[in-house]
Amino acid sequence: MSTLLQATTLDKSYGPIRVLRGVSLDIAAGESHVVIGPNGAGKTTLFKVLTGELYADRGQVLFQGADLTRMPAHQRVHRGFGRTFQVAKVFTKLSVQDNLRVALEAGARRGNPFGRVPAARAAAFDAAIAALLDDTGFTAQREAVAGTLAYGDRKRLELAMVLALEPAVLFLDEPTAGMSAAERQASVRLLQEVKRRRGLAMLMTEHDMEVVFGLADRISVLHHGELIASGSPEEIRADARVQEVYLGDEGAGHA
Ligand SMILES: Nc1ncnc2c1ncn2[C@@H]1O[C@H](COP(=O)(O)OP(=O)(O)OP(=O)(O)O)[C@@H](O)[C@H]1O
Repeated sequence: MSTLLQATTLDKSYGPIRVLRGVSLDIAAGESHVVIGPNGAGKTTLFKVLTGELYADRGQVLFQGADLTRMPAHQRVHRGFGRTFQVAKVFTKLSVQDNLRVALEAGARRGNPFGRVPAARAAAFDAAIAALLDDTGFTAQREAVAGTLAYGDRKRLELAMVLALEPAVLFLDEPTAGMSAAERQASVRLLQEVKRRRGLAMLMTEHDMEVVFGLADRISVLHHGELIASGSPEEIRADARVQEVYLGDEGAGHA
């Protein structure tokens, strides 16, 4: 598989605290890559450096061959980065389908809030909304007001809004945090289905091991800001160091 995103030797400190130490990681086209590690290992910081919310002190982020190391997050979105947040960002007073329309319009304006949506694109929105509703299981709830949705459904709507921007790579920061067990299972099924239908590459951080092993093609493990292992789920399960620092007894609380 071809490499979509490649990060090399990333360092990041907050004042005197070194949080990322020479982290190198890549995402292949169509791959789901999950970053795991104990609390405080640096996962969110790595995520932010990749999405452009923070810049690395050292190292490089290449995407489709272009150097984005110093490119701000909103410009990375125009390059094909899709991002969900731990607290779902949806318009609570609008219906599900109108949330999707807003996302499609924003994508069509390409970040210029005063820009006009080209007429040809606006005409295609109804079909795009129908496809997004179907892909994310919202067809029956298309008229529902977003603010009345259950927590897991809001997260699902947020995902649908990100998909409206047709990203090449999806960044998911703890996508199942705060969900019930049933919502988590539904979320795994949805992400598997989105991946199958849209062939999207994904990078996610996640604490729930059922979710991690249910979704990952590849897992990377951060410990004190260093990448200590990267490989298939089977390789990571069998890795003695990972067992010791995260998956073993000591890390059982994370599972
Ligand atoms: N803005 C900040 N200023 C100073 N220190 C920070 C800041 N953000 C994070 N840290 C520290 O950096 C370290 C790594 O934090 P980070 O949030 O990246 O870890 P994490 O692996 O995502 O943790 P968790 O699993 O708890 O979300 C922690 O020690 C944290 O306290």
